[in-house]
Amino acid sequence: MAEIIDGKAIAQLVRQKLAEQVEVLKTKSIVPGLTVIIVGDDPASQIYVRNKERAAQKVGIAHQTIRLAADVTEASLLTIIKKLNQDDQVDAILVQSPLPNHLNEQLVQETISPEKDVDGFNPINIGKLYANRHEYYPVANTPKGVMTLLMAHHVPLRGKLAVVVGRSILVGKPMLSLLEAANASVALLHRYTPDDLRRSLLKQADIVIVGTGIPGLVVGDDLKSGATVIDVGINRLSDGQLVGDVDFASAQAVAGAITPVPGGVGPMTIATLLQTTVELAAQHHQIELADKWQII
Ligand SMILES: Nc1nc2c(c(=O)[nH]1)N[C@@H](CN(C=O)c1ccc(C(=O)N[C@@H](CCC(=O)O)C(=O)O)cc1)CN2
Ligand SMILES: [Mg+2]
Repeated sequence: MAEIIDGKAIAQLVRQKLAEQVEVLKTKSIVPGLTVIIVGDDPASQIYVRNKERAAQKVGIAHQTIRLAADVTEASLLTIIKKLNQDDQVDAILVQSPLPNHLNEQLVQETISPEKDVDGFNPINIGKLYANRHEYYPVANTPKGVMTLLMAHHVPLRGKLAVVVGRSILVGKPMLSLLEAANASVALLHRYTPDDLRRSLLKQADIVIVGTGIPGLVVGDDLKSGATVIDVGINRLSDGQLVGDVDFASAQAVAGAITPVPGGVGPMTIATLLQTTVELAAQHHQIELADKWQII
C-alpha cells in the first residue's frame, strides 16, 4: 500500500514557517500585503476566496478582497488592477479564476505587474520559468506546491522520468518546467497522445502528475510499482463526492506514495499562495528570505 502524502499536514507546516517569517519582516516594519479580486458569485470561487482570506489573516498577511459584480466592465477591472500596481501597501495581486466570459482573462493577467503577479500567470513570469532564470520570480502556486510536497517526501527527481498528464497553464505547463529544472526527464501527455504511447510512458514513470479534470483518468494498472502519484484534479461528482483524476483505490495498491483528494494538492495551493506573497514582500524590500524555495 502506498504512503499517503498528506497535503493538509504539509500545508500546516508551511503556514507555521510563514508565520515566523512574517514576524521577522514585521520587526523591520514590513507587512506583506495580498489583494484578491473576485468577479461575480461563482459559489466554489467564493469559498476559495474566503479560505484565502482566513489563511492570510492567520499568518499575519494584510489581506483585502475586492468583490466586483459579474457584469463589471473590463475597463473598470483593468483600472482597479493598475491602481493596485501603484499601491506600495500591496505586494501581491490575485484575480480569482474563472472570470465571466465577457472579460479577457489573458489581458487581465497581463495587466497585473509582473512584480506583484502572485499567481505567476503573467507571460513575463511564465517566460522566466520556461527559461529557467535564476533570479526570483513568482511561479504558479499549484505546481509550486506540488514541488514542496515532493521535496517534503524526499522524492528523487534527478534522472527520473516524470509524466505530467494535462497541459493547462495553471498546472501542466509550469509543472513541466519545474520538474525539468529539477533535472527530471519530463513527458507531457494530453488528449492527442496516442493510447499505446500514453500507456507505455505511464508504465515507466517514476513520478506521475495528473491535472485534467477527468475523474478516474489514471488507474492502478497504468502505473509502475512504487511510483509517486500526485493528483491535482478536484472533481465534484453528481452524488456530491469530491474525487481527483486518479482512481485512488486502485492506484494506492500499486504506487509508492500518493496524494489524496481532498487533502492533497488543494490545501497546498493556498499555503503556497501565502508563501509567494511573503516572498514578493521580501523581494520588494530587498530582503533575502532563508529557505526561499525549500520552505520546509
Ligand atoms: N487565480 C487563481 N484562480 C484559481 C486558482 C489559482 O491558483 N489562482 N486555483 C483554483 C482554485 N483554488 C484556488 O484559487 C483552490 C481550489 C481548491 C483548493 C482546495 O483546498 N481544495 C480542497 C477541497 C475543497 C472542497 O471541498 O471543495 C482539497 O483539495 O482538499 C484550494 C484552492 C482555480 N482558480
Ligand atoms: Mg508592505
